Amino acid sequence: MGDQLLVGVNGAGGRMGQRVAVLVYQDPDLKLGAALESDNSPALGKDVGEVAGIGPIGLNITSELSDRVDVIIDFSLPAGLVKIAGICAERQIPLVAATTGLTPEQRNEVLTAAQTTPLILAPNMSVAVNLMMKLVREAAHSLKNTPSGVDVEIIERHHRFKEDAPSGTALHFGEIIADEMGQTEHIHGRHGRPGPRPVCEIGYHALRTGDNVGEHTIVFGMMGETIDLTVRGHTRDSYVYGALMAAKFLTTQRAGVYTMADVLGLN
Ligand SMILES: NC(=O)C1=CN([C@@H]2O[C@H](COP(=O)(O)OP(=O)(O)OC[C@H]3O[C@@H](n4cnc5c(N)ncnc54)[C@H](OP(=O)(O)O)[C@@H]3O)[C@@H](O)[C@H]2O)C=CC1
Ligand SMILES: O=C(O)C1=N[C@H](C(=O)O)C[C@H](O)C1
Repeated sequence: MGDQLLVGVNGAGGRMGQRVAVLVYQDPDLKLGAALESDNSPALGKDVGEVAGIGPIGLNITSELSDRVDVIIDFSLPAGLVKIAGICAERQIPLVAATTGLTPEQRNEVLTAAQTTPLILAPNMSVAVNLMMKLVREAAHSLKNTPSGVDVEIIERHHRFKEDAPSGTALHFGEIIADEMGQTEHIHGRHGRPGPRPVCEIGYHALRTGDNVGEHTIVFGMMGETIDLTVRGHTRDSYVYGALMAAKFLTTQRAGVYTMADVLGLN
């Protein structure tokens, strides 16, 4: 199977990293070439297949990338993504960067890698979510001149373990909407007496409950009627399938920044 792409996964011991390991292992076009974790991870030295629940596959989790890989998929923490982006830039390894919750500085550091290698930095890899981004842009564009005004609120639900809020996806939906409609204020929850709602704001509401793998609802509220657009993940594999498509796509590209819309042909 010499023409299999060798995939490295960063954050291999995490919820997403484990599913990446399993679905790469099951994909005949792909082979796991490296499974990376932080310096102090309890998973270091363990077989990544064991950690991911499919039994040993002969590849141990390490903290340094010593083996050759054709592409890296990162679902880790911001510091982990910044580190691997530097390595990918230096070794010209294409990078699928899925970690959210980056500061603007961390985001810029990651984007620098695109000067020397192909890069996708996307808050959501799912096919359905990326199609919804296109639908939301169209809705925002069509509604922007509604005479009575349109109130946009973004509600997201995720599992109790999620560290960043609101989700990277919710923030990206807000950017798309503001780009079309021109809202200037981004409000995170409301309490006290904020007074009547101005149309220039987008409200974000982050719910954290149980094991929810991710739901986003965009509310376009008008006088007399409302549109709710919702997308729900059922399993984490929805993100992994998109990440694998992105990985295959990037290995055919030159250095630069690409989007999931490029991967999925949604432009
Ligand atoms: N773009 C997308 O489609 C999606 C993005 N995400 C994002 O992916 C990220 C990971 O999510 P999830 O898997 O649920 O989180 P987890 O916390 O389960 O996994 C993160 C993993 O990364 C490890 N890690 C921490 N630091 C480093 C480092 N320096 N180098 C390598 N690995 C490191 C963690 O190890 P330890 O526990 O030892 O710290 C952990 O195993 C989040 O930012 C999440 O928002 C999630 C789903 C979809
Ligand atoms: O942490 C998660 O789980 C998810 N994070 C991403 C985000 O912050 O948008 C994508 C997805 O919603 C799952």
